[in-house]
Amino acid sequence: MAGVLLWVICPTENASFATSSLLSLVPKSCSQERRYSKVCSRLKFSTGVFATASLSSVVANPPRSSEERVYEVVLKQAALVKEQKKERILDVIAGNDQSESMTRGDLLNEAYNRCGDVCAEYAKTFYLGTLLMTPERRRAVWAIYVWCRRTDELVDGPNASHITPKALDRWEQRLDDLFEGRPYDMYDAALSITVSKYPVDIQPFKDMINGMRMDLKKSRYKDFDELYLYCYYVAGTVGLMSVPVMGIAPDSKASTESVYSAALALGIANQLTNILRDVGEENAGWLVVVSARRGRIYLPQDELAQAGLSDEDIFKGKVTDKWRSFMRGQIKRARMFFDEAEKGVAELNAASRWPVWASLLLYKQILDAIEVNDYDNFTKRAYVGKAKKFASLPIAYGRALMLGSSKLAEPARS
Ligand SMILES: CC(C)=CCC/C(C)=C/CC/C(C)=C/CC/C(C)=C/[C@@H]1[C@@H](COP(=O)(O)OP(=O)(O)O)[C@]1(C)CC/C=C(\C)CC/C=C(\C)CCC=C(C)C
Ligand SMILES: [Mn+2]
Repeated sequence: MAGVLLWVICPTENASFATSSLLSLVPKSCSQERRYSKVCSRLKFSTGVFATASLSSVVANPPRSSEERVYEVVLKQAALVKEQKKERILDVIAGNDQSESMTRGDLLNEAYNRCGDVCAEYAKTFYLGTLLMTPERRRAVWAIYVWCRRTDELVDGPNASHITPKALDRWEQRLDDLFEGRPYDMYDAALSITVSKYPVDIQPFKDMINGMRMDLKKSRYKDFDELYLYCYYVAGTVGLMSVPVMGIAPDSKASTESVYSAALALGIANQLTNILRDVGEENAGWLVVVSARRGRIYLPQDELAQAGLSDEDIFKGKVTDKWRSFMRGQIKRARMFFDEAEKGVAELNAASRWPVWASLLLYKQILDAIEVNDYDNFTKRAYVGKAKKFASLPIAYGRALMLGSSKLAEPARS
């Protein structure tokens, strides 16, 4: 299967900057001042330093941070949902809705089934969760999953050392082509149909490729704002791609933008968790495995310095009190993004809630596992054991059932 995939080809002085970078995650419905105070408490937890910037300077002249720039993508995606909803209703009224007959082709079924196979092989639990969705939604999510997995594999797989910016440009050209209805292979064909049926914008896909470009040339992140952008590129984008397919519950009272913000937050939370779990792996120079990502430090340099830690300390991999205290702050911040995400899950279409809860709970427990390992993420891998994984599934199911207004089962539509 891997062969198939590989075939393709704040410290105090920065407080006002970091503060504004967090503003966009606080619901826009909050007043500026309420949003500001929520952000301040987030900053306090995340960096261990209380923001001393004056309220008036931040509110009067906010610099454009990564979070603000990313929020523009959220708004664009959300607007597309409203637009396409209208268009699709018009199509149905006019009797132009041919999508059902178009997806019935044997080749297309085969393409979708292959996406399902890849998904089942690489992400078993998630695959199980998708079985609860309607067949139409399920296969659309599989198609998105496969495209993401192939993209990630370019820079993270065994051939990663051969990947050049040019190869990523070619991958992006293929993306443009499939969005215009010219797929290159079967997996692309499945995604091509998917993006024609659901209000999925190309930007998050392009941004994931941008994340891979960033990964090729960048090995240090100056501050959380830079790291946030990277996390958006490689994981927040997944949330923005998935929600249009998973769907928002018809009786949800939440704004489309807030659901997309929650989805973005889940991607960021997952990626931050991934980073904290893999600190040792990314830097273990003594590992025999030749990793293209070796030597990269996906941690905010300013926060490391503030904790009295250097790159050298990370390469040495010794768990000290300074490291424990630094990790506590990082874990706290990741949990805040999970909390932000949880608010949005109840707004999703009933049948999509379970796989999202399941993945959220499983990923969040990795943070607990780091704590259980006494913050030794250099030599111990934080993982969630089978028993805990299984126990999470009914909990996720219960939450999907209880937290949400519409009922869990959705009538099958294809
Ligand atoms: C239900 C669900 C989880 C749906 C998402 C399905 C989907 C399209 C997944 C694609 C995942 C993927 C292959 C991303 C490529 C980049 C990547 C690998 C990111 C990391 C994932 C973890 O994978 P892994 O542990 O295998 O990492 P390694 O390659 O081994 O390093 C990430 C950490 C990010 C994954 C991000 C998400 C799953 C975002 C989920 C958000 C939603 C589904 C939105 C939910 C909606 C609301 C309202 C909360
Ligand atoms: Mn990866």
